[in-house]
Formats: sequence, structure tokens, C-alpha cells
Amino acid sequence: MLKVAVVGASGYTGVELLRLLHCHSEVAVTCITSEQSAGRPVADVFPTLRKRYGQILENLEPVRVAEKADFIFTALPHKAAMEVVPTFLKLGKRVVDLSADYRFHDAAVYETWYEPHMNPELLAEAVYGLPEVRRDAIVDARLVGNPGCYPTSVILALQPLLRHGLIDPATIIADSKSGVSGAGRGAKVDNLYCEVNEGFKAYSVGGVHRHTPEIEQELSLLAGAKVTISFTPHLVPMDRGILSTVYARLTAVKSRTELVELYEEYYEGEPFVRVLPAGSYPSTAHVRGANFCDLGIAVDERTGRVIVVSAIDNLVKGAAGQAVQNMNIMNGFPEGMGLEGLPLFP
Ligand SMILES: NC(=O)C1=CN([C@@H]2O[C@H](COP(=O)(O)OP(=O)(O)OC[C@H]3O[C@@H](n4cnc5c(N)ncnc54)[C@H](OP(=O)(O)O)[C@@H]3O)[C@@H](O)[C@H]2O)C=CC1
Ligand SMILES: CC(=O)N[C@@H](CCC(=O)OP(=O)(O)O)C(=O)O
Repeated sequence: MLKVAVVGASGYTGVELLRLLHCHSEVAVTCITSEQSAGRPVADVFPTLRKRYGQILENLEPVRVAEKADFIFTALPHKAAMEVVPTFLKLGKRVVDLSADYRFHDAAVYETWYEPHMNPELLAEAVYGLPEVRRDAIVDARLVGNPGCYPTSVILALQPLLRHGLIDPATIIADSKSGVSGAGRGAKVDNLYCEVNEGFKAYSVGGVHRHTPEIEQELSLLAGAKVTISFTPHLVPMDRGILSTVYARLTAVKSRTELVELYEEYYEGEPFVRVLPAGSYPSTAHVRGANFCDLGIAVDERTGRVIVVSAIDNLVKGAAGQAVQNMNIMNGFPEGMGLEGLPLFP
């Protein structure tokens, strides 16, 4: 059994990790942390865990966490993660970090969008953990930077087109909508019921959202040239889910049927990417609670643009599910172990 710690277990991605790991037959959760709820049974904080998790939350003391576990998920806000990850690595542990702290290859980009990096030397070895893009590098990684939720939905939507050189990368527009759990469990006025319910709004408009450079980093690697995109996130009054509608100008005349076939071929063998038949488009309702990314492809013949619609659950393929997928790859477990549950519908 692999002894696993969930650091930041009292947050939304932390409790999602606990939900998924409970059904993982090769893993024992041996340490869970929270600062505000340290000393409390985790099942008191999350009643969904009653009779399944008897553990007590403890505060984050990195050496003690490392004594209790061999594999560590850090589900902390950015900065809090890079304060503790180097200690885990020094003590011989492997880490999947769910924050943005180890997603960037260039510390200067991280500094521009976040703050100065505390251990920039680790960025060279950290692997951006999107299995459908770089599974081979994840296998031996000590440190995986688990991708952001919006980036996961956008990169998977565009990968086949960029790899085949079928779009002009300068024309990419990603219009994404997220459920409110994407903002985490911390109390914020903007996320109160009355602020969010019965409304639908764009935020961080004008290329200022922190996921913009992350998406650009990965799309640039796929395109083999620097890519700059227009990305606008929106907040939707639902708990979970991200729907991204991604547009780009085609560089060759292609029909919808041809592109659907190309996507089916590209993602054949990928257990968690589902290409929908021509004329069908994804819904967040059809991936809720599961590790799928559903893709639907259309061609607007009038404008010469391709439109890819992508749906994920932000807490699963957008965070905890992808983190477990990475853990499985890093430990030689079947990639889908603990992730085979179907979406919750209706
Ligand atoms: N929510 C989402 O859909 C996604 C989130 N992410 C990223 O994953 C990470 C976790 O997100 P999420 O679960 O939503 O966040 P939450 O705000 O829900 O949870 C944060 C967790 O971190 C703990 N924590 C906060 N500050 C500190 C600190 N200084 N030291 C130690 N522990 C601390 C909190 O513990 P407590 O408050 O109990 O003390 C809590 O357990 C973030 O970096 C986020 O950006 C990535 C993809 C998607
Ligand atoms: C709805 C909502 O607020 N979503 C969050 C998602 C960001 C996130 O998860 O941030 P990391 O890059 O640190 O993982 C946001 O827009 O800030």
C-alpha cells in the first residue's frame, strides 16, 4: 500500500482527493492537514466522509507529514505550496502539487503573474502533469505541477489541431465558464449565494487571468512557436464544471466530419478523453464527478473557424482526478485506478 498524505484536506480539491482515494485499492491515506480545523475529525468537517474516514486533521508540519507518508498531494493555495514542497522532496517524497507553484517552466513568468518564486531551481525538474500531453515524463517525475482547471479544458481542446498545424495559433479565443467551487472553499463575498445565484458574469476580462500564461506556455510547446491567446473566464451558478468554447481560424479547408475523425484518432486509447460524434456537444452535466474531458467539434464554414467545445469537472479532471491519474502513472498503477466511477447524472 502506498502511504499518501493530503495536505490541505479541508479544501474543495482536498476533500475531492479523499473521495477518490477512498476507492483506490493501492493507497492508504495516512495524513491529512488543515490549519483552521486541526484537531477535528475530518468527518465532522465533511459529513460526506462519515463512517469512511476516521482520521483527525492535523496542522501542516512538513517533517511530520513526510514521516507519515511516501507520496504527498499538496492541495494548498499558491505560495503555501512552495513553502513546504522542497522539504518533502529533500526527505525523499514524491509530490503532486495542485497549486500553480510548479506549473511554469520560466520563473520570470511566474513572478509576473504571481510573485517571486521561492525555489525556482525546482521549475526545471517539475513536470506539467497533463497525461494526455506528456505521460512519459510524468512516469519518473519527483514533482508534478498539476495543471489548472481552465488550462486542462482548453489545452485538450486544441492539442490535435496544433499538432497537425491545422489552425492559425494567433487567432485562438477561449471562452470558458466555471462553477463556483473553482474559487475554493474560503469565504469570499463575491461567492455568496446571493452574489452568484441567478447570474452569469465574465471576470478577469482583458487577458489578465492567471491561467492565460499557463495556457500559452503549453499551447506554445504544442505549436512549436510562441502562442498568444484571448482567454475570458466566466462564473456560472453551479457547483462544479467547466465548459470552454474555443475558436480558431483553420489553415486548411476541413469538414466537421474530417475533424471529428482526426480527434477520434488522436485521442484513441486515451481513457479519459471522449470525442463526441459529429453534431453532439458536451455538457458539464455529463462529466460531473468523473475524470472525463468531453470534446465536441464544429466548423463554421462562413468564417473558416473551427469551434471546439470542451467539458470537464473542475474538481476532478481539472484538479483531484488529474492528480490521482498522475499519481497512478508515477507509481506504475493502472492509470484509471480510483477514477473509474461514472459521472453523477442527473
Ligand atoms: N477549486 C478548483 O476547482 C481548483 C483548484 N486548484 C488549486 O488547488 C489548490 C487548492 O484549491 P482548493 O481546494 O479549491 O482551495 P480551498 O481554499 O478550498 O482549500 C485550501 C486548503 O489549503 C489549506 N491552507 C490554506 N492556506 C494554508 C497555509 N498557509 N498553510 C497550510 N494550509 C493552508 C486550507 O486549510 P484550512 O483553511 O482548513 O486551514 C485548505 O485545506 C489551489 O492552489 C487552487 O488554485 C486547481 C485546480 C482547480
Ligand atoms: C471560479 C473561479 O474563481 N475559478 C478560479 C480558478 C483558478 C484556480 O483554480 O487557480 P489555480 O491556477 O491556482 O489552480 C479562478 O478563476 O481564480
